[in-house]
Amino acid sequence: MSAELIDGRLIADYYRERLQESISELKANDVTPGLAVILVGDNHASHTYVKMKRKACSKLGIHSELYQFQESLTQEELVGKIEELNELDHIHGILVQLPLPQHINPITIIETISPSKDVDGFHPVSIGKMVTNQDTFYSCTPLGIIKMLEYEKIDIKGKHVVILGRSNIVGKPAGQLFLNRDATVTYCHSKTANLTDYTKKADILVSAVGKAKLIGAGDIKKGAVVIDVGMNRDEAGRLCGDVDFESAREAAGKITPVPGGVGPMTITMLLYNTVKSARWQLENRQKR
Ligand SMILES: Nc1nc(=O)c2c([nH]1)NC[C@@H]1CN(c3ccc(C(=O)N[C@@H](CCC(=O)O)C(=O)O)cc3)C=[N+]21
Repeated sequence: MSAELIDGRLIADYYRERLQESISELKANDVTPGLAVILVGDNHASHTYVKMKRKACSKLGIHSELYQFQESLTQEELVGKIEELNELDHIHGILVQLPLPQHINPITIIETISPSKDVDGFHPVSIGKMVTNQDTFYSCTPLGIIKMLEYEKIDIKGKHVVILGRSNIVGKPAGQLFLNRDATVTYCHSKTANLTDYTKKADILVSAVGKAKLIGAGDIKKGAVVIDVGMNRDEAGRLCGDVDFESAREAAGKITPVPGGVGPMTITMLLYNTVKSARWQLENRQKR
């Protein structure tokens, strides 16, 4: 048996076309969705990601502004910049690319972003609303995964979802979004004993650990859906996920590749959240 591929680029394109319609509507009301991207220091991967995000914006007609700072930027200066952006009506989303330099506390920075512009879904207000199942900005990677499964018409209700990894930006919110859709969720992490006992029970297995070839055919229940969030480099320097794709596809029913799986969906959900923010701003203005 060989698993069916879940094509993240194709699905991302599908959702981007839907977004295009919302953007046209907004523009007819004189609103152009605007995203401010803040990049501090010169982490190579961060530059690549920021470039991809801005290119995706420009393709859809979303306005984007890049604020690039040296590593030496102080936390106070960054807070000041975010406070300025919070006040600007043409900026609907503020994204501070992570990781930040050591001397800047990411929690302080995230809490400075207005919850109404928190398109990453990292602010405690957004997290709290997500946990209580209210409408808010949901973190982009978890939301992208859910939208991928919806596109593929994969049921979530009552399914056993096993999440590998408990980061604040992927593992934890991903589990929560699945729980909100009536899945039974198990979180595994670096201290989990006998990991395979858990992964083998998953109907949907989500790996967000950052370890190449962590998961192979022997770790997967026959026919399971395998979602690979890993962004690693193999011995040859090629981008690869947490899943040993060639092995895993012998057991899985459906599987996402890296690249071309979750990554493009993450970026699409950033666009989605920016458009959602612009729509909210317009609705609030029309109410007044
Ligand atoms: N505030 C903040 N928000 C983020 O959303 C955020 C962040 N910081 N810091 C870093 C991570 C990482 N991330 C990715 C997004 C898309 C791809 C992606 O599209 N990857 C392509 C391949 C890219 C390549 O070739 O290098 C793919 O999987 O097909 C990857 C990684 C967003 N992040």
